[in-house]
Amino acid sequence: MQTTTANKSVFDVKDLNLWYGSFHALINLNFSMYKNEVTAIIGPSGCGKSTFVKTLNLMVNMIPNVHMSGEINYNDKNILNKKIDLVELRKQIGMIFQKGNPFPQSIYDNVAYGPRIHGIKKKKQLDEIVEESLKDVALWDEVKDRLQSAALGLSGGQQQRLCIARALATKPEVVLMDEPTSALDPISTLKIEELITKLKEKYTIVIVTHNMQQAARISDKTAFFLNGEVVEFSDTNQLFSNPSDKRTEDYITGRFG
Ligand SMILES: Nc1ncnc2c1ncn2[C@@H]1O[C@H](COP(=O)(O)OP(=O)(O)OP(=O)(O)O)[C@@H](O)[C@H]1O
Repeated sequence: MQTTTANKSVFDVKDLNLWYGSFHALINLNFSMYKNEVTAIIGPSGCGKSTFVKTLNLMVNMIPNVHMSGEINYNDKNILNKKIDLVELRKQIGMIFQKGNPFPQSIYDNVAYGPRIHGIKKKKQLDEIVEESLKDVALWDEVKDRLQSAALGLSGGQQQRLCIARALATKPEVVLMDEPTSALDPISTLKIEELITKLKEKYTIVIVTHNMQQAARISDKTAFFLNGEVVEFSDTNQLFSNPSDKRTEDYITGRFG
């Protein structure tokens, strides 16, 4: 596993195992994710990609019969080992899903939702957060004159950018994205990819994608998952141009998956 980076690690995963009941879904994972980088998680269907990203903010804890061993060190603290404040953890680690899932409320209220939960009540402060978050996702100019309109009236691509703005509004350090563009058309996909490249200046991003061209375009590091294991983790250029494992080569050249 070859990587080069000057950045500090945000997550260090050590000997991570996860079982759904008796099914061993993640097997001895060991790799790190670095500050202000995009880490792509690739691999065929059912190999554990979604499960893995849901461990990073302990969303897997909501699933019955899950148990884990090993360590997930987030900023040097093992979140599997401590009495973790889940509300605070999820404030720091936002998550975006495959389909934009705005609440059936106004555009403004969607973005203000998280800050309000965390106790911000003053209108002026909320206004500023809403504007900044919408600017961060390049949606402000498109919606600034209709902030009180229903979020569900936006296009699919706009809804996904709104959901990213909603995640950014609580000022997270990390944004997890689980196939954020798989339900979008090529133009909306391109916009989200450009956005991700811009967002990494401020945030650390971990993205699950089925799209290998997308991983190659936007990520700094890539982890190739297969049957619950990480077969290869390295700099994205290295992994796609000169993979060290035959299984990685077979996958990226389309021989399976
Ligand atoms: N709640 C659950 N209970 C039991 N098994 C599960 C559960 N969620 C996922 N699994 C199993 O764990 C394995 C990994 O699933 P996961 O969804 O993480 O894969 P994935 O790589 O994200 O797949 P895809 O690309 O199809 O979304 C699969 O065999 C799946 O059936």
